[in-house]
Amino acid sequence: MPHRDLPYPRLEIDRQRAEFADAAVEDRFNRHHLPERSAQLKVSLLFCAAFYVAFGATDVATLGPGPLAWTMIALRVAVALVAAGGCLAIMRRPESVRVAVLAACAVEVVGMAVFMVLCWYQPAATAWNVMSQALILMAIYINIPNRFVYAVWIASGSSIVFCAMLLVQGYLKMDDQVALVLLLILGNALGYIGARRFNLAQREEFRSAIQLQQLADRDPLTGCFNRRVLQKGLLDAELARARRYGTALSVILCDIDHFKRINDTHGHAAGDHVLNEFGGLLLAMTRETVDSVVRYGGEEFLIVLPETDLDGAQALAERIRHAFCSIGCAVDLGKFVNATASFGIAAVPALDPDAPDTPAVLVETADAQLYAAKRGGRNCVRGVTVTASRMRSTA
Ligand SMILES: Nc1nc2c(ncn2[C@@H]2O[C@H](COP(=O)(O)OP(=O)(O)OP(=O)(O)O)[C@@H](O)[C@H]2O)c(=O)[nH]1
Repeated sequence: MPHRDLPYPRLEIDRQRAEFADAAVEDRFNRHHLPERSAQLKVSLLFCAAFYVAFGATDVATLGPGPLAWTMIALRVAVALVAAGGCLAIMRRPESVRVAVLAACAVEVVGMAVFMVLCWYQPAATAWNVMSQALILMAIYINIPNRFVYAVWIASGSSIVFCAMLLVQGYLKMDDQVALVLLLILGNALGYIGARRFNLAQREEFRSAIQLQQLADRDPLTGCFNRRVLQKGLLDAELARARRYGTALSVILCDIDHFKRINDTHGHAAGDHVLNEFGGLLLAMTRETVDSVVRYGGEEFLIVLPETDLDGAQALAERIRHAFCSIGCAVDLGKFVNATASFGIAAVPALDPDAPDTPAVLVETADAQLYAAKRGGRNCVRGVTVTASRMRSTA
């Protein structure tokens, strides 16, 4: 029976892009790190902007006070304004990963474009500008948080433009040109290696944390959630959502019939196989990202069904009941056990002003219905709608 279980393949890391292969997981990773990254980005942008403007003093020193020097300083101020705008956008939309990435890219691209203009008009300062370009590469790769692929494109692209510009200007001797190219290749290679290692390490750490959390939340025998997720507030959150948006919510408590007899007759290992089959069936027959299946006790499972009313829950419980009693659970090579299960449902109808405010009422009601199903001969479904003011038995 296929288990809807730990989605390890989705946690694959694309080592070339230094990102999670699955866009949804990458998005989750980015959201997790967004507050810390945005704070770092704002400081980096303001720091870079301040230095960018401060270096305007060298324009005046190289070009002398005149219209060209003031134009250069105006361009530097424009870069600082883009950085300030980026910070403002991040402060206005702190929840947006896109805005943070856009702000980083905008400052890097505009900063590099202006840098090329500054270098073009100050060939006398070429040696200093080569050093500046190497330092700017480090800022792009390491200090300004951005998507790794964007950092690579902007850093390597600007290096190529910078080399081409100096070659076109023709102020450098051949050996200086070779040294320049080698220096920028080295700067890019070191930045690339450092940034890639950092991005991969961060994602590997995130992946380990998710896997540990999944292991802590799952029952190893069946792959279903364990009771920890209920203690962490799964049902409280679903009930609060149902009350807030006026949607229906149902829970099904189900229990394998005469399970002790299966254990006693075929052995504990066979009992484990039957449990495993039943858990797998519940996971396979419920909606992957919407419903939750919890191993509630030994052979008892709780299914939480958001946006599902009593009719929907009953139809699902009937389908599961029928499927389970129809399949033989393989307990050994060529040996099958036929088992059945009983189901108790508690449902909160949509738009119910009297919806209960504690999940305990839901579980207790489903338990009472399960008890009724057991007393009614087992292998059957019982259910009621639950409101604070009324309980309507439908079975
Ligand atoms: N193999 C196995 N058995 C378990 C596990 N957890 C609980 N059990 C057994 O499940 C049995 C449950 O028995 P009961 O509570 O009497 O219920 P039942 O025999 O299913 O009877 P009804 O529920 O009334 O139909 C006990 O014998 C437990 O030891 C488990 O993880 N593996």
